[in-house]
Amino acid sequence: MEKILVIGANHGGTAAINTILTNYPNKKVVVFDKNSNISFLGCGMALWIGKQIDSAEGLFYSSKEKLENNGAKVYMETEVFHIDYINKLVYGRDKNGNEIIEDYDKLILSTGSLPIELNIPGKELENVQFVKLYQHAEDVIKKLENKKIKNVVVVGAGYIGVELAEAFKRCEKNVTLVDLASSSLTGYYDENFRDLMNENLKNHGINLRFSEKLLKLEGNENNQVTKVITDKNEYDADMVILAVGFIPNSKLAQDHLKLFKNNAILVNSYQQTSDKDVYAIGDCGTIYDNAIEEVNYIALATNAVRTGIVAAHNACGIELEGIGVQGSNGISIFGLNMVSTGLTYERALKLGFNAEYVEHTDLQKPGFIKNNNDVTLRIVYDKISRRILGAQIASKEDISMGIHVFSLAIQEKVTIDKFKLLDIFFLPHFNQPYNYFTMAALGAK
Ligand SMILES: Cc1cc2nc3c(=O)[nH]c(=O)nc-3n(C[C@H](O)[C@H](O)[C@H](O)COP(=O)(O)OP(=O)(O)OC[C@H]3O[C@@H](n4cnc5c(N)ncnc54)[C@H](O)[C@@H]3O)c2cc1C
Ligand SMILES: NC(=O)c1ccc[n+]([C@@H]2O[C@H](COP(=O)([O-])OP(=O)(O)OC[C@H]3O[C@@H](n4cnc5c(N)ncnc54)[C@H](O)[C@@H]3O)[C@@H](O)[C@H]2O)c1
Repeated sequence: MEKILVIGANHGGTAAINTILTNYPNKKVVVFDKNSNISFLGCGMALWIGKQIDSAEGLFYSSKEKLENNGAKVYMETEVFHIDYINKLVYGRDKNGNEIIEDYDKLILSTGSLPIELNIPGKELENVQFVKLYQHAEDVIKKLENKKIKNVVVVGAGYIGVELAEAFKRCEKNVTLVDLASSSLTGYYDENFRDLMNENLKNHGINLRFSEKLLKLEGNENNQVTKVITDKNEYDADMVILAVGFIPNSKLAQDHLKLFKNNAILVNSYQQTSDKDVYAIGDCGTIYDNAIEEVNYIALATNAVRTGIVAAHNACGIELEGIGVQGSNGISIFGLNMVSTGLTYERALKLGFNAEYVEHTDLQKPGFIKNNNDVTLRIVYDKISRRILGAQIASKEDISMGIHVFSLAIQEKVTIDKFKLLDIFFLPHFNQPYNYFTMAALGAK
């Protein structure tokens, strides 16, 4: 029986394992994970910390037991420390120090990512937290019970930082959000959209400190953090969250597999690495980005799931080519919903596209409908090829599904001119006859 070994059983790994177990009963599946849990939805972490949900119970959708009931052999709390790619052997060590060796016919690496560690004095102080794992969130929640924790400084105003800033505010903490960049969410939105989010955060009492470089953290005699020092200011801090991005966890691939510029494992559209019997999925690998028409690194659970499915079929001998991604993403903070896909205008210009954008703001539904809010849509396109490169939408309405049409448009290289006359239904309960999709696109010269 052919044996497929999976290292890492979070979102990518779980998708690959389930795909194999469901579709290929003739394959043996062996799994290693160094953690004690599987499939933790990090996206629920802020909801849990901010008490918008009561417990973490619903934040898992799989477990060792579920995978084993479906036929996998699962080693939990067992870290793989070496792979002999030549002899196809994987070496793990369990929590009791026992060495476990398993061979494989095909190997799927799903070792994910690690939070970036800033090399600054004070980073080892107590109450300086990373937020990636279930255990991290549990630790933060336990510490927040201590009423002495009043001032929380969040470093990094990307997706994790902004979501956690909201969560700490909901716990009635004084929250300062610091970023090296001049705004929150610089990786995802253009300036006027970022301004909407910054205004929203400010209006909810979050102290925004942008264009500041973190220099060091100071502590008291008990080694607990007390201050955050930047190149411009200093802030009282009883807890500091470091959320300045992820790096791929590709240590096991070094010295054997080809890596991308940020050390992600390079894969082709079948998730195959430079070793034909080894696949890499999710945050530890690269992904093809249809917006730039090049390989890229985009750490998202959605990509982990999709690449897991693709790798599983290919590892089992049924060819399935991935179709690439647009990096579609979304955030919802104090009722402000923002979604984006593909390139922002700023990034498109930086990459050398002949970029232009059209923008339209209008009520979601006709004026006679109550409970109705403005929606702002920006579509970014290339003036020469006319290809749609990206889109951003912001509103207090739930506009989340709207971004998917732009994701498909980028994937299928739809031009802005073709998009102008896209068939969009109208019903006053949902939208307007002069839809903002159409109105924005018609503005393209
Ligand atoms: C707070 C937070 C919120 C997020 N919100 C969203 C969101 O809303 N939407 C979204 O799309 N994405 C979100 N993400 C990103 C998303 O969680 C990641 O992209 C996703 O977890 C990647 O899945 P993965 O399986 O590739 O890697 P990981 O989740 O990093 O899992 C890797 C697994 O490999 C195991 N492992 C690593 N090394 C070894 C080893 N040597 N031996 C054995 N096991 C090993 C680890 O224990 C882990 O279980 C969020 C992330 C965080 C932290
Ligand atoms: N809603 C979602 O889809 C969601 C939610 C959370 C996380 N995620 C994903 O998880 C990954 C990690 O999220 P993240 O928030 O850590 O990364 P991110 O890339 O979203 O944000 C990192 C932020 O840190 C800032 N930064 C970098 N170095 C800094 C420094 N030295 N000092 C101060 N600020 C600095 C950057 O300017 C950026 O704003 C991302 O890929 C993200 O898309 C997605």
